[in-house]
Amino acid sequence: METTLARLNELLSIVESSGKVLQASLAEHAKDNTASGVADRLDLPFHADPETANHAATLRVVAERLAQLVTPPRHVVFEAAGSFYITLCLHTMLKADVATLIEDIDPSGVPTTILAQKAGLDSDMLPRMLRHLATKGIFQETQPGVWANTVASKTIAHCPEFCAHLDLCMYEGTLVLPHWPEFLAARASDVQPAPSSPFAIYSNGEAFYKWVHSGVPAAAGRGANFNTAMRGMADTEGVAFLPADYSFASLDPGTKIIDVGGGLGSLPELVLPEASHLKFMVQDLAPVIKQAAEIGACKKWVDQGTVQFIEQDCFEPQPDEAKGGNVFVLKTMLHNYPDSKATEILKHVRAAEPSALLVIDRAIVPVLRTQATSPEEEKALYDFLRKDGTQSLQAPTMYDLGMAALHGGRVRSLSEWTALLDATGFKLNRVFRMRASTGQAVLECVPV
Ligand SMILES: C[S@@+](CC[C@H](N)C(=O)[O-])C[C@H]1O[C@@H](n2cnc3c(N)ncnc32)[C@H](O)[C@@H]1O
Repeated sequence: METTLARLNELLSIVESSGKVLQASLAEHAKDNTASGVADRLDLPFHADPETANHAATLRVVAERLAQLVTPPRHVVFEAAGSFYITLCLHTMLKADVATLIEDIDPSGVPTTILAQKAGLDSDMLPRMLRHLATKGIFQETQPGVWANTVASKTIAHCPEFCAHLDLCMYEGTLVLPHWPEFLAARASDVQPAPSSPFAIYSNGEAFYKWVHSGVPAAAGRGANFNTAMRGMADTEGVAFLPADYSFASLDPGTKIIDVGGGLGSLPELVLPEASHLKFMVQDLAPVIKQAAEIGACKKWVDQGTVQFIEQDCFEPQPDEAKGGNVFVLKTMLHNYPDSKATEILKHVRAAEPSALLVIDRAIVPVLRTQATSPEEEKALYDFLRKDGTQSLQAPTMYDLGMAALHGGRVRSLSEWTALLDATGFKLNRVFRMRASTGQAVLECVPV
């Protein structure tokens, strides 16, 4: 009882202190700078400045722990056991574009019968599924049988890029779900060679990026969805704050950035408005470069010669025009690979003699104890949290499993990053945490 009381007191005291910071920031209203423009556009009232963003992140973790403290422990576990129903309900609403229908028909609320008819969904199951999602703050029942969006569900209305990102998470994630038991059993035994991922079992060894562009019936449209998803990912992950969290503007005029596996050019799109003195070479696989040309990605800058898209396999040596004194970027690339493959990519980058390397990726902070066994220890846990702040690990750990599922990749901790960089001729200089992200940071590295 004493320990529970100590935990409750610590949690409530942080709710009060961090809550005051958030109240003050709302009352003050954000100043007019790049970050506050992004915060407004993304509907993130607590992320215009990094300190408030840190308090918001801490408060989220504390609120989750408070909810766990007051919930019967068996219910915590039982609700986790059924969490796949959330995926099922969300994917159903996404495919029927229910959030967009609500916005278009009547944002103040749409009766079940009309919504079911427009969505082509059963009028008995639709409200039952929406009600379950409402427990997560996604959709709301404004009066019995009348449905409106919430701030969260509005993000999937009229937003094909974010929807593509969610679809990637749910479609490909559940596609390989049946293969996890075989994958885990093979990894736990001495079967050689062990399958690299559940996806490799599903695809008979075809790598995910080859499969999405392969044209086999099951992959129809998945390559285009993936590339659109990568653009949506920028908003999902608050990546638009990147130029505010890392000063690209302070790089020397004329610096060329080589964006390895850069997709459809989301990085230059973010950075060039804030740092027009930079040049970009975006490298990716042939189908992606083709799609970039088809959709006119970064067209204004391509026409000016500021951005160049080139076909380049990251497992091949860099071309001459990328060599010597350029800044290489690997943005959410290396998480797709186990250490052996990531090492190959980094060695090719190192051989191109870059002036610097920016790894923009997730870095898991070590998992720390969340519950102690005496009031004194509880206080120590929360003193530490007050001093260092904290971030939710929900998204980074989910990503880690997603990377394992599709690629045999991983989300690395800072010490794992340091070891990988050391082994490939780089030194990790500084870490810039990215606010409102899913645990991402810019790891600034120099060649040694
Ligand atoms: C997770 S996405 C990241 C895209 C982009 N960097 C971003 O952050 O939006 C990984 C990218 O690597 C590309 N890719 C996969 N295999 C590759 C290879 N062998 N060589 C170059 N790019 C590759 C994919 O096509 C995809 O665009």
